[in-house]
Amino acid sequence: MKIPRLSNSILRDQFIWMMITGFLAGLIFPFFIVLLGIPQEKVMTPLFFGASIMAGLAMGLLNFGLVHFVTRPTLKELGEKMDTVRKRLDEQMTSEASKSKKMDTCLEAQECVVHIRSRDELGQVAGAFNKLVQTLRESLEIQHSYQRFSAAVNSTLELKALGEEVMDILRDYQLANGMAIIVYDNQQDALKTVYASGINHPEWLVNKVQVIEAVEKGRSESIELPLDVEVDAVLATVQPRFVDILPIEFKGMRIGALVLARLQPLEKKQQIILSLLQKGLGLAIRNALTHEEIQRIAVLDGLTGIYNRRFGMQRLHEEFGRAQRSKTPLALIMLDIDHFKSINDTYGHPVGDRAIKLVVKLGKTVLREGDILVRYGGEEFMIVLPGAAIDDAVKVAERLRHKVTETLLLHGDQQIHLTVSLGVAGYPALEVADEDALIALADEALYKAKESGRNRVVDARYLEGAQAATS
Ligand SMILES: Nc1nc2c(ncn2[C@@H]2O[C@H](COP(=O)(O)OP(=O)(O)OP(=O)(O)O)[C@@H](O)[C@H]2O)c(=O)[nH]1
Repeated sequence: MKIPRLSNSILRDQFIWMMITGFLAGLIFPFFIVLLGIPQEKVMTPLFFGASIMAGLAMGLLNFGLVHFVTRPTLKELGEKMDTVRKRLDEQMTSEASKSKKMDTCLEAQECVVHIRSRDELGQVAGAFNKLVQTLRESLEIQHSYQRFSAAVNSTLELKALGEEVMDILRDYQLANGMAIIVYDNQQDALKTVYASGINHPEWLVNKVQVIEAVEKGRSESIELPLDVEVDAVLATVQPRFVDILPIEFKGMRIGALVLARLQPLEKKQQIILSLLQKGLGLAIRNALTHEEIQRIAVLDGLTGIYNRRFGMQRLHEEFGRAQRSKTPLALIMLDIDHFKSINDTYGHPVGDRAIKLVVKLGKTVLREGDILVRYGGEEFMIVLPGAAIDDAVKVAERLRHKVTETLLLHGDQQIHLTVSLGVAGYPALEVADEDALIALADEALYKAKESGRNRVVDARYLEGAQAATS
């Protein structure tokens, strides 16, 4: 039934209709009384009519009072809460709020929840509103977590920084108390833990069957009450209740696994967040690994894996500056394999390459930590020895020369004898102005070593005119 509208307010209409029905009820009430057999002269009097109409109006007023004091507050509260939710959502949409670590939507607090006062339709509306707000909050949380994750992923290309950002998010959303990122290392042809936080002995993870299967077969695994994983809690080491091993894929290619240790189970919303992070992590890790590889390639020589000339020169420049500032010595050795062309010509280029690698391998055995071995040219090497006096560098050069002489390069059943010539220079024994002058002197000494018969070390201090060159 459609009741005609009298004003633009439903409650006001209700009031008017209640008063009209009250009035009409009061008006027809005396006629009913007559029908029931009460004498007309007692009922059909202005006084009785007046009293009856007043009673009808009072009834209308009472009914409206009930609507006003019971129904109206619930509707009013609902309206206000809706408005609060809308305002909070608006605030949340601003870029600053979406960047913040924690989402502040009030959507769970009393501020946005309607009290359920009845089991009728109004109660149902209030309950549905609360559930709607809850769903809204959860979907916002998911969206917010993903925004944070995307921002974190885009902010860095370093694996460690990426791991820290991801761990932060996992902790904030209570997705994990500890985490490890394991990737397949092409260089080593093995799994490698590239980031770990909160898990004790993460290096063991690469040997776990479940981790290997996650990487090799893309199989996820959730282990309840694992016996062999420990989480590093704030004050103590605890056993996590759950460990998830999730494969990380990029464009359908399995590139690693994510290991998460947790003390409590995940809710549905957390599972959604986790699966979104898992999907996004593939690209992020791939980018970080590519970045690492590019950096490695940019500084390393492809054949030997030691520093290339460009990076070696940069390092020498830094070390020379440091030596000058701190007035500490710095030595430089230039090394060249003798008659290398004839090794190439006699045995072929691949054997020449092996000879270069062998010299590098022997070079590493005589150097200390902090010494810098550089492939300077084809079969020429530069060794920077920060903190070493020229006498010490000469000893190192001699030791290396001996090692090379004593070591045979095997090619089938042939034994190839290698020798090297070395030139040594040092600062401040030689008062050079910059590292280029130091290289020039070490190079000159090397030339002298070649000229005077090869397989020897020449100290640049004893070069003819060396003083002149340094003054
Ligand atoms: N196999 C191989 N050979 C290289 C590489 N880089 C440079 N060479 C070769 O190294 C040789 C260098 O020869 P030279 O500069 O004439 O010197 P050498 O034969 O060692 O003679 P001395 O230095 O005077 O004892 C050249 O034949 C280059 O082609 C490399 O990466 N691998």
